[in-house]
Amino acid sequence: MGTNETLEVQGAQGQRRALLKALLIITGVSGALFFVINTQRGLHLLATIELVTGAASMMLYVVVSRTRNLRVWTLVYLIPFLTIMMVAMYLPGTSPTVFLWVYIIPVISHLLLGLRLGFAVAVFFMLTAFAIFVIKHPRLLYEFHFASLANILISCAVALAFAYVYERGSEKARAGLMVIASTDPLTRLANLYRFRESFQQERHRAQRYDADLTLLVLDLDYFKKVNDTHGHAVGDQVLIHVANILRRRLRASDLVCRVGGEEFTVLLPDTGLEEAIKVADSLRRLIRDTPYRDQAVTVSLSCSIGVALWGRDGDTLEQLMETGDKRLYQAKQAGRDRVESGPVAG
Ligand SMILES: Nc1nc2c(ncn2[C@@H]2O[C@H](COP(=O)(O)OP(=O)(O)OP(=O)(O)O)[C@@H](O)[C@H]2O)c(=O)[nH]1
Repeated sequence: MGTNETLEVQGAQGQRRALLKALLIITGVSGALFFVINTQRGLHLLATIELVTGAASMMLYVVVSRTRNLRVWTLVYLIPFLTIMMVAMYLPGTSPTVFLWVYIIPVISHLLLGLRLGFAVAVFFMLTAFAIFVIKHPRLLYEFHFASLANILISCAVALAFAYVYERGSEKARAGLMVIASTDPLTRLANLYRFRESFQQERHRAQRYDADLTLLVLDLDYFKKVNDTHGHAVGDQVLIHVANILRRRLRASDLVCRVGGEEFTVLLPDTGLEEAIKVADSLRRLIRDTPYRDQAVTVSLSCSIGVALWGRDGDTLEQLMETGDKRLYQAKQAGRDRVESGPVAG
C-alpha cells in the first residue's frame, strides 16, 4: 500500500515547504534590493528581471503555502531562479562574484527536490555555470591555467558531494523514523497512526470509485489466561504468531494493525460485507486451527471478530471502530470464537 512511503513523503514535504517559503521570502526581498542596485549601475534589463522575480516570488509564496503539488511548484520556482542566475553570470558587466552563487545550487536543489531530482538539477546548472565561466574567461583555457580550473571544478564537486551525501543520510534517517513511528514494535504490524492514514486514503478511493470498504475488529479470546498460565514472554510470542497468521492470510492490499493489547484491526479495501464475513471467518478458523508451539508449550487459541461496513455502519474510522467493537462484544457475549456482522443492539 506504500503507506510508509506516503508518511515519509509527508515528513519530507513539511520540511521542504518551510525551506521553499523561506527561500521565496529571501528571493522577494533580494529581488527588490538588486533591482535598486542594478538600476543604479545602469543594468536595466537585469534590474527588471530582478524586480519581476521578486514579485513572482511573493505570489508563489501564497501558492506554496497551500499546494499539494509541492514538487511541481518547487520546479516552477527553481528552474527560472537558476536560469536567471545563469543569465546574470553571462551578462556583460556583472560582478565576477556572481559565480559564488554556484556553491548554493547543490544545497538548495537537494534540500528542495530530494536526492535524485536534486542531483540532476544541480549537475545541469553547475555544468552550465562552468561553461559560462569558461566562455567569459577563455584565458583560463588558452593560457593553460589548469590549476585555476581544477580549483573551481574540485570545490564545486565537493559542494555537490556534500549536499548529495547529506540528503541521502537525511532521507534514510527520515525513512527509519517513519517506520518506527508507524509500526507496532512487538509484531511489526502497522500501528493505529499508520492505520488512520491508510483508512483516509482508502476512504477517498472508495468514495471516488464507488467501491466497498470493510473493517474487522479482532480480539483474542481469554488471552489473559495465556499470560497467567505461560507467562508474559510466551504471551508476546503468541501475539507475534497471530500477527504472522494475519499477515500471511491477507492480501498485500489489505492492512492489519495492532490496536493495542490482544486487539487487531484489518482494513479490507474493495471488499463488500459478504466477502468480508468470509475473510473474517477464515481468519477465525485459521487462528483456531494454528496453535502456538515452541519447545516447551502448545497454546490453543481462538478469536472473536466484529465486522463493520463503510457507509452502512459509519463514515469515519472512529464510527466504524465503534460499531466493530460493539459487534466484537456481541461475539464475546455469544460464546466467543465467532464472527458478528449483524445489527447492533442498543
Ligand atoms: N503478553 C502480552 N500481554 C498483553 C499485551 N498487551 C495486553 N496484554 C494482556 O492481554 C490481556 C487481555 O485481557 P482481557 O482484556 O481480560 O481479555 P481476555 O483475557 O482476552 O478476555 P476476552 O477478550 O474477554 O476473551 C491482559 O492480561 C493484558 O495484560 C502484550 O503486549 N503482551
